[in-house]
Amino acid sequence: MLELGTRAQDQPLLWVDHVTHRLGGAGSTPVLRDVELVLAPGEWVALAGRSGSGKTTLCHLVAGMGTPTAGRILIDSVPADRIEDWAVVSLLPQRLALAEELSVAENLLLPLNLRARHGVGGAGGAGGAGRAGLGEQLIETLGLAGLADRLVGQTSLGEQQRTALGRALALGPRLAVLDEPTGHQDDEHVDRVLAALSLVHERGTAILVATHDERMWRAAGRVLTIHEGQLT
Ligand SMILES: Nc1ncnc2c1ncn2[C@@H]1O[C@H](COP(=O)(O)OP(=O)(O)OP(=O)(O)O)[C@@H](O)[C@H]1O
Repeated sequence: MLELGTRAQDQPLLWVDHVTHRLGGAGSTPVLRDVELVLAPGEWVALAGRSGSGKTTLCHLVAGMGTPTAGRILIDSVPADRIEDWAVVSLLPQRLALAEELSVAENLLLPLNLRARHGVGGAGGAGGAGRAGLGEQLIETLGLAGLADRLVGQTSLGEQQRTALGRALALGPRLAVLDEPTGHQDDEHVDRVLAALSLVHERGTAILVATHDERMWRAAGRVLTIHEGQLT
């Protein structure tokens, strides 16, 4: 069992505490097996591993989409599946889940606009600068300025993926969980994805990124490998 300190400065941002997870019901082979993972605030960690090794499953659980079969996942000491605030933890899913009836900019800025509508401040967040400014910077950095007003369904898959990435980063969250953010990008746009990640990382966002992309591995502070549901 991992021993964690009791002082506030020793508390992890993310603690995946001996998580085992089954997708096929009781008796099925676990997709994750006794996974132990700790991220400090502001850390940037890449998750590598073969197709089917469990990366997406771990990303989904960390982002609160589901409850582990055994073990627990805490973000700032709160169970991940109880957190709904994208300023705390956000997800770029592989299936992008964009709102087709909205433009590129409206999709990317959706977390900001929902927050404003519910009376939660749009300013502040990681790094202290205004979140509204961050959204505009992300549109620019991700190469979406020329498409901002176009319906997202009328853009390419790579552009849609960058839009969904911008949406995950728009609040400068405590933790951004990103599943294959360069999966549909060419070299030039991998640069843009890396620039966007650096932008929020410099403001204090921690990043957990599942990726097959060696450039993404090089940008991370740590690279972990998952093999048949176990971190190695
Ligand atoms: N709904 C499901 N029911 C049962 N098993 C599933 C289900 N979804 C995924 N799996 C299995 O769980 C395992 C882990 O899948 P997961 O999507 O987490 O892998 P991954 O490492 O993200 O793969 P990739 O790199 O291809 O996206 C795989 O063996 C997969 O077949």
